Amino acid sequence: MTVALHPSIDNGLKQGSGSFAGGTLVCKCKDHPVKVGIKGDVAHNHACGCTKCWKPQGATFSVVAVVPRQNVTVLENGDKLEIVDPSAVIQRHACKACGTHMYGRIENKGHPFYGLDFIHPELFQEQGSQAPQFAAFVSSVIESGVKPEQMAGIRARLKEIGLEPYDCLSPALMDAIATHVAKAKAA
Ligand SMILES: N[C@@H](CCC(=O)N[C@@H](CSCO)C(=O)NCC(=O)O)C(=O)O
Ligand SMILES: [Zn+2]
Ligand SMILES: [Zn+2]
Repeated sequence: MTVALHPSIDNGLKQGSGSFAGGTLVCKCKDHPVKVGIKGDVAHNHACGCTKCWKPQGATFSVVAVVPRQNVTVLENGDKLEIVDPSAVIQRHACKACGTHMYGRIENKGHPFYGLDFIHPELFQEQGSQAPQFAAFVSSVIESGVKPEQMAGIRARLKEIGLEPYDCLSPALMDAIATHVAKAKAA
């Protein structure tokens, strides 16, 4: 049996259109769903194995991407949003009724990713946003209950669908973080 990673990638990656103009993220509530508007396409879309990113029921990984914070607007039922953990670096604004994370915001102006919000592209009503590019924090799934002996199968399945597994972020993002830190030290 193949390992279940996340429903939006278990049957293979769906490539983005390359010209996604943005859309609306909708939570799982049947009544009065929270709607969040996103301008433009997402970037650095990835499967994330960390314990903090929101996953749909039964999924081992989340699928999460970034957008500029000025491209994110709460459109409807924002009164249902609450911050899951105000002490976290990424403050995830979730629907109080269904638990879906609608956007994660970094408020620390010194953070390398300040200015970017984290969103889950599977919540778009529209098709065509960027496909996942890699898998991050893969070893962290053990913290959510995956057995260490399952990891070889999980990494093999990620590679099979085209997602290179990393135990932190991708080299490009780790380089961006290190560059930010080096510049901050030099300043
Ligand atoms: N082993 C930990 C790792 C959690 C972690 O550091 N997650 C990253 C990536 S989340 C999106 O890629 C992070 O930046 N977290 C900051 C935050 O969540 O506030 C675990 O699994 O919990
Ligand atoms: Zn909801
Ligand atoms: Zn994560």
